[in-house]
Amino acid sequence: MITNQLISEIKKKQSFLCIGLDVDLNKIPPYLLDTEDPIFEFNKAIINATHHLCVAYKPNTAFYEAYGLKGWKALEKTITYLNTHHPEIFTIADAKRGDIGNTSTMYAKAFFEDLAFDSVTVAPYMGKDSVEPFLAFKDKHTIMLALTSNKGAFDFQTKTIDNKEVYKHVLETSKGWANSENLMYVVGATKAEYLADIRQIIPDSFLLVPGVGAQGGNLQDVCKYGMNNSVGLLINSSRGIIYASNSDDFAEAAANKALELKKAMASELSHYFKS
Ligand SMILES: O=C(O)c1cc(=O)[nH]c(=O)n1[C@@H]1O[C@H](COP(=O)(O)O)[C@@H](O)[C@H]1O
Repeated sequence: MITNQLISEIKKKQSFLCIGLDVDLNKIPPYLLDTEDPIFEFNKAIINATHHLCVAYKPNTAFYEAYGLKGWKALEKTITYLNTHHPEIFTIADAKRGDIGNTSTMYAKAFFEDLAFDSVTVAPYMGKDSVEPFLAFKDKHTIMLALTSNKGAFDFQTKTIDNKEVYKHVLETSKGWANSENLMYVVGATKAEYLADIRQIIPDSFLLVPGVGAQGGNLQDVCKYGMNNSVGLLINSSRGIIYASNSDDFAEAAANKALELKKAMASELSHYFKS
């Protein structure tokens, strides 16, 4: 998917919500455990109930890898279901990969070709030659960790080297990499106040912003400091939406939570994009 399609979908739906499909079998309604593929059944019900409210879905691969072959099959069925029934929706494989060049190429093939995701999350630690293989894929996006939502972000990412924080080096340096127009960046919603500085370095890039909901990030602050002329934000919530209920009404409860966030987003859009 090209970025302009994502932007027009955001404008059409008045939403820049990304729903995280982080499926934990201990948290889903117990009756689903009797079905042949509980993870896929759960995802399908959530997608059917929420697809009109969001513009992206982000399965975190950890929640599938943890269940071995069955988990990976459920991930494959989920992305195929999305690509078949909702091709307009942006898909993110949250896998946080990155390795020496030839290995990164194989990771990229796994997520872009075999599973046909629109994007994959990547860690920048191994540098240019570990990320460029992902960027080489046309009309695919590489979402690189910049400033993450967790406490550990302060261990390395905010440390100063040559008078500049490491996460700023990541942003600046990566702008010069081949096909850098295919880059998006992760910035945690819990670090909204850093977004003003971040926008100075990458004014035009899309940002994936996780951490609203269960981690306590604030939507209004993220918009205040992070929104650009093309919106430029995908705000993710996983647990706060998909585990709103673990009874028969789980999909409806998830849709209600997604609707709350979507309404708050529509209100931000009307504030920043007055017609
Ligand atoms: O790359 C991510 O998506 C990510 C980066 C980050 O800095 N913080 C973060 O929470 N995430 C992911 O975003 C999701 C957040 O989930 P909730 O806290 O349940 O909304 C999880 O899949 C995390 O792995």
